[in-house]
Amino acid sequence: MSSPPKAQIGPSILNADLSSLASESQKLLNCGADYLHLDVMDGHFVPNLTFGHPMVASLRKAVPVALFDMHMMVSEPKKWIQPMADAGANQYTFHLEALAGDSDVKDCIRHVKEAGMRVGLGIKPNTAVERLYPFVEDIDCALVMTVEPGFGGQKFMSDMMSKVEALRQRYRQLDIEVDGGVGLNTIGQCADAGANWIVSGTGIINAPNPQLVIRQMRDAVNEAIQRAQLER
Ligand SMILES: O=C(CO)[C@H](O)[C@H](O)COP(=O)(O)O
Repeated sequence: MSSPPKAQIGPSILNADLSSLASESQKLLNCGADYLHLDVMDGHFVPNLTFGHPMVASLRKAVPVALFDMHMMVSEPKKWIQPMADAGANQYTFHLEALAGDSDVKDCIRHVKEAGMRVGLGIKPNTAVERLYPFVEDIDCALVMTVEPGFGGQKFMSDMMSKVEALRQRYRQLDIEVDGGVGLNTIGQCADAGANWIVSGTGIINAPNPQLVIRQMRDAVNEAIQRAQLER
């Protein structure tokens, strides 16, 4: 029998104190984070600018074992695959909208795999979920954005949950990631829809007790996975 997806909580460090990124990251891992979600923005694909592979390489030296999920909000995703792999990235999540056609997307997926990373493929809120379907068999994780990418602290878009539900109905074992506005007030919707990779930035970073938030989010997802198993 196939195993169900596992709950994974990945804090986004976008709104953390970036002057102390290594210690902030370690703190989140000590609080129970399953992975770190690192937002790379090029000021072109999205109207904001963050960091690139040199910073990831430095962070990797300070944080040797955590899973780094690179959320590549960049116009040229293929360009940064090898540099990010060399820097120590584990999952390379790029956006379908950044590439012109299906063959470019497939090519990018192939290169990420050849570089030894897990493949994540994301869609922005205005992109139909059906556009992911031709690639799902070849990827490890589908990212459904629940805000317009670019900034932390935005309002969760509940209407994106129908995309998560559609993906979960078709692909029982796929890792489905949600990102944007996810906190304790919205985790129930994400969990019920079938998301199991949960990105949360301000919901965790600004919480008085990040450890508790991470635990409650994981519990919500695991409970929803168990309910879904019983209903099958
Ligand atoms: O990709 C992102 C923005 O484009 C961030 O990961 C996301 O917004 C996380 O922050 P928050 O949980 O505060 O919305």
